[in-house]
Amino acid sequence: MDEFIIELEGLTKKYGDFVAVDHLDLSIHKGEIFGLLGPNGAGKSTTILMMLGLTEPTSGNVSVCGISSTVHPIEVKRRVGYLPDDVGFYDQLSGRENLLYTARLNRLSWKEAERRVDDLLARVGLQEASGKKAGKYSRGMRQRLGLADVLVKNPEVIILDEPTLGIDPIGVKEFLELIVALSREEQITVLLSSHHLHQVQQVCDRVGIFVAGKLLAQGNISELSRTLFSDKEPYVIEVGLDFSTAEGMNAMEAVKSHLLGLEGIASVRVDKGRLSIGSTSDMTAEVARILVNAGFGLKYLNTKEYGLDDIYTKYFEGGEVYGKTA
Ligand SMILES: Nc1ncnc2c1ncn2[C@@H]1O[C@H](COP(=O)(O)OP(=O)(O)OP(=O)(O)O)[C@@H](O)[C@H]1O
Repeated sequence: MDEFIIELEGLTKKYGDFVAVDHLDLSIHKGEIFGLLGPNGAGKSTTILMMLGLTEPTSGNVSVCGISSTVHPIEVKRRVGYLPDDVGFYDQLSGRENLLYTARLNRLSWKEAERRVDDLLARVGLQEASGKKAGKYSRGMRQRLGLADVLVKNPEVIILDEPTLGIDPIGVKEFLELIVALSREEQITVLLSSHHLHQVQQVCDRVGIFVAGKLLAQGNISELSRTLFSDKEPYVIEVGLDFSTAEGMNAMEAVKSHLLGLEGIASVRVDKGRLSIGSTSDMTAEVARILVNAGFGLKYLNTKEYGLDDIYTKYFEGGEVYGKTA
């Protein structure tokens, strides 16, 4: 995955004095699934519009498949499929007829169009529903039809804007599996803009976090969590114990002092039946041994790993917005 397929350099978009996208530098590899994350108004859609050549940057460069989106927007659109959060179809036409219409618009011959459309209907699992009117499709089916519609022109890049909004959990799972398969089997580069952190975490190779037009961080989840949490306590061990008796409380105080005396243990918090231990290295086995030797029965013991929601919270909800750019 060394080849870059999307490259943004100093990309900036202003609306009057308002800076919607502020000097964005970003490179996305071929075949990568990249997540665009950020609160409403962070500049994700404006960035997508500039990639697609649908709005001109105020300054900076954007190229997709080695082609400038600003200078050759039509060439870029030929190679990029864009799936908005709600695709418009002709509701009176069947799913298959809708796709055939798109295929013909993309100048495929009837024979080619029929072959491609039938392949795609099978690929997205809509073979059986292909004759049904699109207006009768469920939300999940419409999104799968939308994905097939985007794939008709055989794009190198697909951009998906909140593609799983309003789909039930099984539909979401199927949709995400489909995206991963497209990326892995056909080397299609996928850009996924979403607020669903767990979904993004499940499928994206890397993510970029947008805040107020700036890209504040980018990387894979473990890189981001290492960077963001290394100054604190990268490992948090949570243990469920029963120490409600006075004897148990005393034993807990002794264990707490013991733990705090160990190198690598940064904090020990005791809260009702829960012990939370922050450490700079993985001390799970050592902590378990000490507690068992002190006579405690363990109800559970988890070593917490920071996920995308922790990263997101750190950037936005906790109000700790870093001043530096990625
Ligand atoms: N045509 C426009 N004229 C003026 N301001 C605009 C225009 N389009 C977008 N903006 C502003 O630019 C900022 C970025 O908007 P953008 O739609 O790119 O954000 P977003 O991250 O995609 O948000 P969302 O998650 O809500 O889609 C917002 O403050 C928005 O109000």
